[in-house]
Amino acid sequence: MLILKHVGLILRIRALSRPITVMAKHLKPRTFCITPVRPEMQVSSSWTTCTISKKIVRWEIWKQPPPPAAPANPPYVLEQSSDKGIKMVARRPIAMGELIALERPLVVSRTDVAIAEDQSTTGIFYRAALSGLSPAARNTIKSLRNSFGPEQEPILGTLLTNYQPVTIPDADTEYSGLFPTLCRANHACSPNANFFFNSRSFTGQFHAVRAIATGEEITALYCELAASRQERRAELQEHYKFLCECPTCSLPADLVAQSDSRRRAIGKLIPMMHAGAYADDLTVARIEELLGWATDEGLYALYAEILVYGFGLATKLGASNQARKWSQLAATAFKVLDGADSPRLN
Ligand SMILES: C[S@@+](CC[C@H](N)C(=O)[O-])C[C@H]1O[C@@H](n2cnc3c(N)ncnc32)[C@H](O)[C@@H]1O
Repeated sequence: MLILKHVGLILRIRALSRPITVMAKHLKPRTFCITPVRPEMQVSSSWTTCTISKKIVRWEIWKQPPPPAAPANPPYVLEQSSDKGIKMVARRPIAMGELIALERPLVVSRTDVAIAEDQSTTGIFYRAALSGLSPAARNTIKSLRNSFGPEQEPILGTLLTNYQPVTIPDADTEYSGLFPTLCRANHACSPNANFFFNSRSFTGQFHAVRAIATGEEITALYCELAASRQERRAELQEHYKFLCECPTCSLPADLVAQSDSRRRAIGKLIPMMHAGAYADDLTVARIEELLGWATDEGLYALYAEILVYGFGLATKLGASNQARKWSQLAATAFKVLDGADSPRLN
């Protein structure tokens, strides 16, 4: 769901005549080149449209066998909540690292095509693109939550509310998909499940990042978590139209202040982590401290990223025992987050 933080940028993209690729569950891709409906849009040539369509159709995935079946007796149920619409709830204890749910997307498209401004007004693009799906699939999409109300065209509102990332290795652009069960999980700022898109089986998956008790709500993340409560709430309000009242956001003021300062400290590290850069005064002890805070805050995905970064730092500093320890912990964390098939284990 993180993709949607880019909405502000993407909404400015004009892409009416680009394709949306829609595929049925059995993995037969269908692409649609939509004719522009406004004369000024004809500059977006059908050449671009068809090139992108053909690219998606040529994905190797279409040649691969079907994915492993979803757990026959899923460890969750979908229930109506009093305040957040439908929620996903554990119907038995779920162990850390356990696969909770797995499914193929009903719809896949380029992320920017799906939320392009020009397509939002009439809905012609979306209706045409989805017309290749079975009536059952179309009804499923219609039944999903749309948090945007009349301000958005309904199909677009549904995509914006529910889209999750479809991560294709070495892809030249971002893709998103509609996972009709996984998208029922609500957000929490210390989530107990991780969404992972497995490009080998072409499935979205939830794995438990800690033990989950019977009756506990299963939650995922929709926004940047290494940020203060105010920043997280602002992002969620803008992109998902709700005020987060999750257990972390509902802590007493002094504990929120403590949580905010830990998350901000972790957030400051993120640009360095992404750049693979190390400040001269960064120490192994500081990394240990941040790992402790990530654990206390229930930020398991960030904990794993810090381990990898710490491994790099320890290697650079010649602290080989520390490097080995962090690399082993990172491997364990990636298995928990993504399952044994994690590409990050290589
Ligand atoms: C992807 S849907 C999640 C499933 C949704 N509850 C449903 O009924 O299908 C996202 C929407 O669920 C609601 N939601 C998710 N997490 C929430 C939370 N922590 N607090 C309140 N509403 C939440 C918001 O309306 C949000 O736009």
